[in-house]
Amino acid sequence: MEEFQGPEPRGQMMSENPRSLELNQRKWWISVFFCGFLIFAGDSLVMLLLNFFYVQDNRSESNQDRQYKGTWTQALIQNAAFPILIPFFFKFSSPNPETVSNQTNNGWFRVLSLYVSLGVLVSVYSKLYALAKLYVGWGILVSTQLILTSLFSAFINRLKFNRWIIISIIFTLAADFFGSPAFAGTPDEDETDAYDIKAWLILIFPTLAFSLSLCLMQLGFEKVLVKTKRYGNKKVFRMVLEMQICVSFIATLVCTVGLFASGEFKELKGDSERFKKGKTYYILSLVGLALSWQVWAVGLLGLVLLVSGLFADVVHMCASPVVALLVVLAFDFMDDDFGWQRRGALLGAVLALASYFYSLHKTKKKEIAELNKRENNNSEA
Ligand SMILES: Nc1nc2[nH]cnc2c(=O)[nH]1
Repeated sequence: MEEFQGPEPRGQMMSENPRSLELNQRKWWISVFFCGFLIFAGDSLVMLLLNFFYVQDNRSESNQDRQYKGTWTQALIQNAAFPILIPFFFKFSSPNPETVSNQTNNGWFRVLSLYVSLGVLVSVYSKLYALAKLYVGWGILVSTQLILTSLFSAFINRLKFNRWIIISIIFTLAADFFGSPAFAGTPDEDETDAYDIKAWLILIFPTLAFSLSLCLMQLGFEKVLVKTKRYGNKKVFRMVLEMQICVSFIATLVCTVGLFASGEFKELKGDSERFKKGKTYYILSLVGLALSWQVWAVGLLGLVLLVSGLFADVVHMCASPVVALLVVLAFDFMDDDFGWQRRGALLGAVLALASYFYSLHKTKKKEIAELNKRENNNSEA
């Protein structure tokens, strides 16, 4: 299978001719659209299956005590299906062995530290995300996530903001605020006590950890995986699969320890028996969820590699109004419709994506123009 390449490092771009740069850019655009599609598909499947799961589990009718349970299981499910990616990892072409430098011990240590720290961070946000979604205030806080990702991108990744990216962020915030999908796991408003400090921490930490992990993943691709030259000095799709497999492996270990240490594993039998449609559907819905999370994660990491952590977050958040529409069509929740607010949110998401894509289009056009200018200068000299 063919490798795809991210934007060329500057030095490399200069050695290219305009025709091959155009061809590379075409491949790059196709990859960006493909990863965006994976995020939209993953987000939709996850939300539909989560709603199915919580409806079957009778959460909305349960007492406050059971309301917040089962979150280690959900965190584990978010990460555990990574082995399905292993065959794809081996199918993607390895770069030309001549271009792969010998790994120094130091290189291996840096890669290992990167994966372990990201794995721990991912397990933290998976666990807290599962918990935070069961609180009423999560929908409001999810917009904070994009602001944090923008800040981290500016400081950690030195991302340069232009007016199109800023417009895109504003539209995305609006789209997410007004277009978030209904979720069967959220308790009724009157059941929730006033928030104490613990509740706020549970709501704020997953947004922090998620935003930070996106920016660190981008840094990891650029400063560790490319710089250690394990795949030459190119960005290739294999890196996405390698990072996803290794990070999920660590996150799975942490979540499994959490599941057993917290004693939550003892509840699994009761959960499966309480499931309205029976044990088989309980298992199938968890398997479906686990696979959908991997689809989502590969799309997300793909966009981090190809563009940036910020762009990946924008696409992920722009999926919300579409997911809300699918939930309205698939479920019969009271008071859940696709009213004017959500239609506006859908329009906001389209404008947000259009604005970011326009910014990317301008960058790519500039690259070609620069190369043409250089070629003209060379031929005149
Ligand atoms: N914190 C956090 N965790 C996630 N896991 C999947 N999506 C999200 C998200 O938007 N935020």
